[in-house]
Amino acid sequence: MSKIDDIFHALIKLNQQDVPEGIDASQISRKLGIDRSTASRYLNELVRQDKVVKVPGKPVKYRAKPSASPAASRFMPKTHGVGKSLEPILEQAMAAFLYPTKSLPILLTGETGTGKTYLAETLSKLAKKQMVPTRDFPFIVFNCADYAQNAELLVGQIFGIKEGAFTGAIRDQEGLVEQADGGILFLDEIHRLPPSGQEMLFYLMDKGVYRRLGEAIRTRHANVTLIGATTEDPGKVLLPTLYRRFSVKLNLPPLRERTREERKVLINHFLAEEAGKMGQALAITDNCREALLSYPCPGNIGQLKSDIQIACAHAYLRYLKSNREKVLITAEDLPEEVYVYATRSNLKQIRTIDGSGNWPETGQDDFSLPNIYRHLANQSDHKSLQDVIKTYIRELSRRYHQPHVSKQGWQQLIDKDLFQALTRARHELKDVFPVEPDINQLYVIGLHLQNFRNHQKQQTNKESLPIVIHPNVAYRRASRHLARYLDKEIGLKLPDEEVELIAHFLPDRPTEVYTASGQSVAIILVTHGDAAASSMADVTNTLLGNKVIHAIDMPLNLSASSIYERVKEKIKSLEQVSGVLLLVDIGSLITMGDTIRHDVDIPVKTLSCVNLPMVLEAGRKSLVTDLTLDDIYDAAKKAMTTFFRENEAEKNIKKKRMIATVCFTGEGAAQLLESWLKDQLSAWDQDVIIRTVRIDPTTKDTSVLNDLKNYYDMIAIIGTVPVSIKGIPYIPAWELLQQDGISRMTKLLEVTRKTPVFPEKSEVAAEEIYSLAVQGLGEIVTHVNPKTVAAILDRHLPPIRDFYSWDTDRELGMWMHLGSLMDRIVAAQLKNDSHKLTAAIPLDGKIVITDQEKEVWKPLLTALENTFSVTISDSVEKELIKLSR
Ligand SMILES: Nc1ncnc2c1ncn2[C@@H]1O[C@H](COP(=O)(O)OP(=O)(O)OP(=O)(O)O)[C@@H](O)[C@H]1O
Repeated sequence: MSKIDDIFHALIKLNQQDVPEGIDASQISRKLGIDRSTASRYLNELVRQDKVVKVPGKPVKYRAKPSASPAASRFMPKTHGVGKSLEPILEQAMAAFLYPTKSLPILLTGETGTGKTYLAETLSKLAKKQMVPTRDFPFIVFNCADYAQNAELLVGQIFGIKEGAFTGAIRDQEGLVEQADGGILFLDEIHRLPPSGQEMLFYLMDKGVYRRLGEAIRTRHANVTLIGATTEDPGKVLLPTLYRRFSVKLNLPPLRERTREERKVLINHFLAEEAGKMGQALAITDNCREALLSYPCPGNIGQLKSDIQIACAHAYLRYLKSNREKVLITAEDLPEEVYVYATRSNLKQIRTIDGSGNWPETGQDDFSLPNIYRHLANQSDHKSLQDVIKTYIRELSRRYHQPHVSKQGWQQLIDKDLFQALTRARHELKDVFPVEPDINQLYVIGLHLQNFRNHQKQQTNKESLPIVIHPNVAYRRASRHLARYLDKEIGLKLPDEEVELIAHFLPDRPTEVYTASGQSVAIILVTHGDAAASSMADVTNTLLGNKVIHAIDMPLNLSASSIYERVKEKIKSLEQVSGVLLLVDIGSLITMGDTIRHDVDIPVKTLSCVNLPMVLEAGRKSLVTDLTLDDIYDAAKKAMTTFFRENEAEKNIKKKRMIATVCFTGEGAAQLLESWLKDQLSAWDQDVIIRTVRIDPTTKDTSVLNDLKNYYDMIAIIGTVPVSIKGIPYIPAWELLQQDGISRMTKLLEVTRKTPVFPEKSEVAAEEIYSLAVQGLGEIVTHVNPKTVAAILDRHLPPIRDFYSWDTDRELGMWMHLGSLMDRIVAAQLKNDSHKLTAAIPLDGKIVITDQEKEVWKPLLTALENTFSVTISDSVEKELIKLSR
């Protein structure tokens, strides 16, 4: 072996044993007994050969490139759907898998639909086949976005849940890490993991250990190769520690950056795949092929694939109704975004796809728009003519109703002058139409007139349209008015047969084409938890004064199939519904709607990430009888996005409070402090999260703390390693455990409280207040007898409650506040420190107390002062009054 090979192999070995961050030249020289400058020269030569990467820093370090590992290329597939440009990526990823002793974690980045999941799947298949054909090699896929609404449930899904870890966790649950042991765990949208989950993942990658959610002591082991994927910039959305731990980072290019040749390979691949499914020869016109090659396709390969699937499905349906020998994809089959590109092209060829995805030419005609002219020319009797027209109109309307076609989309299809003239005609000709037309119907007419214009431009030998007379003279008259108007406004001259045809576009009832009249849309809410859906439905139904929302609760232990059955039965039990809108909390339930639709034979649409504004809007809109399922779906979706936008501004206020405890290990002092602090938190501060953080003794790296600061409202850092984070007080552990430290902490907690947090959210009955307060105060006070305080409050608080019109929740809150206040006053008095006890909340001086208020409070304050022999200062009194309003 040559010296350079020796160095290369030594580097690979050292990289594995040591940290994958890299090895410097001196370490290599010591290992091989050569001088440092020789080692450095060879290392640089390896960098030049692209086998080794340089890690900048002092000293410069070197790392063997995973793809340089000779083992990797052996396993590469020869031909593959991924296309040439993906082969190097696949090769690097395989090399990471085959990294000696332990596979390296991989991070895949790229826009949506670029094939991240596909690459991970391909890798797992290759790995399974080539590396470990004999043993079980699990491949577990999970999309973190599905549970992004519920951080606890999300982390719980991945690491498992211990019974009682949170409300609803009624039994131990195995996590995906456990299932993926010995194989691959693919986490899509990994950036949706909260910082706590990211930290847990880091430990798993680093040490191979983890805990189920809620487990304090037990440590579990798993050997999992992690593949993470994200559409975001990972440096910005992942904790730096986790981000750095991914030794291999691969970016998948968007479709627009791929070559035309690569795109062609993909199109062929998908067409051949569909042809295989149909078991039929599949043909495509050249203008469609061109459109597929050139339309923007922002959803990348995923969208390209589904657009091709849609086109094939349409073409197949037509094939079933016709006597053709093969399925032919024409422009009318394409989804709208692609369709626009097909109609721009003048190509006329049709190619047939064979099983290998080739496109030999066949040379037939093109039908880029539904060819009403040819179809009508071929019909002889009146009945067939009517049928063709009906089908044609239905076909144009169907296109309009594709959910992704917006007004802008139609504007692109219809010439601007025509579009605008039709929009105006709706008002200006209002009185001449038998029924005032819906704007959508006019767009459909516009589409036909566009077809007419194109037909005139394109055809040299024009087919003439037979005259098909509408039976109702009022419709024919209206059509003539419209034709005259279009001639006057934009100079569009329509022959008589066109004018007669347009009369057929004016339906008897304006909504006939679009809605199934007389029926209503049902809204069904399906969310996790024992009562989350019911309570949201109750609120909405009460507010709307109507039972418009049906709720289905999903306890966490319910299987997917039972949920499915419940939803299906619910829909079946509803009478007179024309459509169902399913509102669900997690994205993975979306597909349920698609399956149910087939079973119940009613249109079903699904919206995920449900929130109350969305439910309210859906309920409100469903009361308006002539709105369609699509209308209600759009309105509810809009309500959700508006809600999120508004919330964005409030985000800072809503961040949860957090205290970080730090020490060198993250496990010693920091953990002790964590449990001590947890015990100290009063009922008012149960929302505060306490987190232990390890601070590296040498680097004193505070990046984890800085990251946590972005997610939480960090109110203090406490610990044994002094760290300084701008704007956040550091309290040394020794100080905290003194009385001064405790008061400092108490103060910090008080001033950072945003809204009083009540220990119990559910509404309290008036007769329960006394016992709840005695019990609650018993937990937190040490210097006063809770029963004594409660007796005084029971006697003197009701007039104050009535004066401010508190509800029972608010009243209980004040009982608790007054109880703990008395406790602190007595404690301060005992220490002769009472002068220090002033108001905890900022009093702006402008607060004006009326005589009436003073009078209302007087009996209570006097009774408290007399019973406990203390003085309640003016500022505390002011604070109480301010809090009461
Ligand atoms: N190179 C490819 N060859 C064949 N099919 C592919 C290829 N890349 C992606 N696909 C297909 O395209 C679709 C979308 O790909 P995939 O789900 O992997 O994208 P993604 O990047 O994970 O998207 P997202 O970020 O939205 O999860 C899938 O159906 C996949 O099978």
